[in-house]
Amino acid sequence: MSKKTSAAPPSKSAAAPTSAAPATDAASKKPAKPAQLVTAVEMGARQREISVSEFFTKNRHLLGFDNPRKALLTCVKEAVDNALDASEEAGILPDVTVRLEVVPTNGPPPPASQATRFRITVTDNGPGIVRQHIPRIFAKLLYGSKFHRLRMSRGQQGIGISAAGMYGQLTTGKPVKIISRTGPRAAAHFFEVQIDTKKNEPLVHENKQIEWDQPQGTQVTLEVEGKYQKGRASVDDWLEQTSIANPHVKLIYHTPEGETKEYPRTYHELPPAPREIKPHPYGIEFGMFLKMLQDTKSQTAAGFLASDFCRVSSQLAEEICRAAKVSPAMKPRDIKGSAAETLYQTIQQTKIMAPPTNCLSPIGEKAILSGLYKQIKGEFYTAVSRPPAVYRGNPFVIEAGLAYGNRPEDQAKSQQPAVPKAEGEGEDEHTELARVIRYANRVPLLYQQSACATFKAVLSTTWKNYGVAQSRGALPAGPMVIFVHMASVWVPFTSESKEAIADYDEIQKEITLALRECGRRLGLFLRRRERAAGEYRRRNIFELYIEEVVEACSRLKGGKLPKEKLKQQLQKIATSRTGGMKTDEALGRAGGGPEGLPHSIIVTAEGIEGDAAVASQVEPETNTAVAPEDEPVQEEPMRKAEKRGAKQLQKKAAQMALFGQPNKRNKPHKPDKPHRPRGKK
Ligand SMILES: Nc1ncnc2c1ncn2[C@@H]1O[C@H](COP(=O)(O)OP(=O)(O)OP(=O)(O)O)[C@@H](O)[C@H]1O
Repeated sequence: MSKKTSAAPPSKSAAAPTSAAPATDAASKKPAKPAQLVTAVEMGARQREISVSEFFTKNRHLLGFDNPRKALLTCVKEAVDNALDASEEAGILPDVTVRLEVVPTNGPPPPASQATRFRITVTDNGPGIVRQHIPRIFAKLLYGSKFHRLRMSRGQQGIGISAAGMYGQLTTGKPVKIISRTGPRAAAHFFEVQIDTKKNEPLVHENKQIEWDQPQGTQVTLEVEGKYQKGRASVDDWLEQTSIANPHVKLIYHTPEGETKEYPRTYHELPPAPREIKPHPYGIEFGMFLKMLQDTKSQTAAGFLASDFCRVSSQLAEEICRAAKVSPAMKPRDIKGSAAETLYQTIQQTKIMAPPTNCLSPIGEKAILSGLYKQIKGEFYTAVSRPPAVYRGNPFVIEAGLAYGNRPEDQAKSQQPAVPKAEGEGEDEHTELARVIRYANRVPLLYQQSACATFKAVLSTTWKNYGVAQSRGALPAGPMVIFVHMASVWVPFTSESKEAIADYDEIQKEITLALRECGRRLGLFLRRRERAAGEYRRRNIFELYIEEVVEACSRLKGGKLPKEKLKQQLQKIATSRTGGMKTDEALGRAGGGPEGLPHSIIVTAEGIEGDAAVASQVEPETNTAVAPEDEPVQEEPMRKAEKRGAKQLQKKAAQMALFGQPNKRNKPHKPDKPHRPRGKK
């Protein structure tokens, strides 16, 4: 039996008495009142059921509503995630509009940065929602279509949008407004719903047919208390990161400051639709196994194993039953106690194939490159998609990307004469640390960075090996963005608010391997560029003196020397002595791709240089023009360098198509500007 205690923390003067003397009030020296004791009966009378809505009303921080800034982001995130999930599932390339508006509380609307109340409207072109389900989807916690299946999707639990609606109701008293239309021939329905938190059931305030200019889709409007502040972990940041990992999405964002930001679609294919799988026997805990034995529709133990799990054939199921000394024909419901335990243990000890991976839809290297290039300024980009792996029976794929450096236009700016700075000003420029952007099932994770397996893997990678400075236990230093994505049927989040990925060994290992590969490519790029820059400087010095040398030689020969020819020969020597074409290539002056750096792009002042593998996946039409390597080429013999130049241009054209940029270099060659042959050392 517990004693009722005061809510105030005990002060030093009220410390527990050390002697056996009765407790006294420290100030008045009077004996303290004995605490009220409660009997089991009284306690029993207080027992009652807690509805899930009541629980989360009190514990809204568990769902990401701990402060007004984060709450605003969580509401936007839940609505956008649903819009993307629904559109993709219906095979529709998503067009999503997010509108944030300041709602005046009394008087004229305050500036967005000082406002405390916002209206969030998210509109999609998805399949819409059947009328009967609308109230429960938006006003009943734990109601959704994704929880009971094993398939990769952004949402999992069936709690997100109703929790956002509940937060709005709690902070502003306003209902959630929904417009939904399932097709051009169907009517659009408008609903206003609130949640009855005691019962966790919807209360419908409005339900009518309306005219809606959109042929299909859903629009959700929430009014919530929030705080709009730009910068890291803001709504703006989240939407920007969403567009990096989802280049197939067209996103329009109307900020509360009246600005419109457009994130166009740069990738015109939907990600391959993930398949639903059955649970893998290794990923099932014993309690769950017992429940499955009771719930199965199979009539026999062997049938149950073969039909309720993936990767268990009928033959294997019979073998498992025999090894566990359970009759294959036994009714699953009759398998209880020690028999069930032995069966479970036998399954865990049996060698079973890893789960299938068609339930996953990784972003893919070309789409990561496209997303990074679209949103992040850099000179070098690379992406790695690891082969599928398994943790606790759940298949997953890790993908990593890296953008490094400043865009050439920014480099030009940085070469301008520096404005004198005050003491201490701009000192941190050299200590700029890499930025890590993390994703789970294509959703950016903005909070709890240091608790996340992705972040830990970035810290534990030795970036010094790749030519990037790094202090002990810190992020690598430099103008660098590191992208990590985990795609899985079940992402092991560290908390219900889905902000950090748990640190399983298998996951950690895969992230590390992906990061190392990105680092290795970056190291190659940096070393090659540094070497080439040195050579290029040397070449410039030689070239400075060529005119002088030619004039001097001509004078010595009494003006009889063919000056132009000598100039060309000296030029040739200067080029060959300073790395030849390799120098031009490394500095992006040759129109070629980043050789030896698969799935990478190098950006130069003249445009982007891409890798063949990336280009070939993006624009098959362009590639059909390139003869397969083993096919005999029916063309006039070309010089090696010219052939190479032509191939590089084709690669580049394809790469340009990916990013929708005009290819300045993709012009016919002028006859007076032949390709320089590769120089000899
Ligand atoms: N814009 C939409 N278009 C179509 N269906 C939607 C839309 N928004 C929500 N839904 C449906 O409503 C269900 C509940 O959504 P909710 O956000 O509450 O949970 P969830 O997305 O399943 O999981 P999580 O709680 O992890 O976000 C979804 O499973 C989906 O079927």
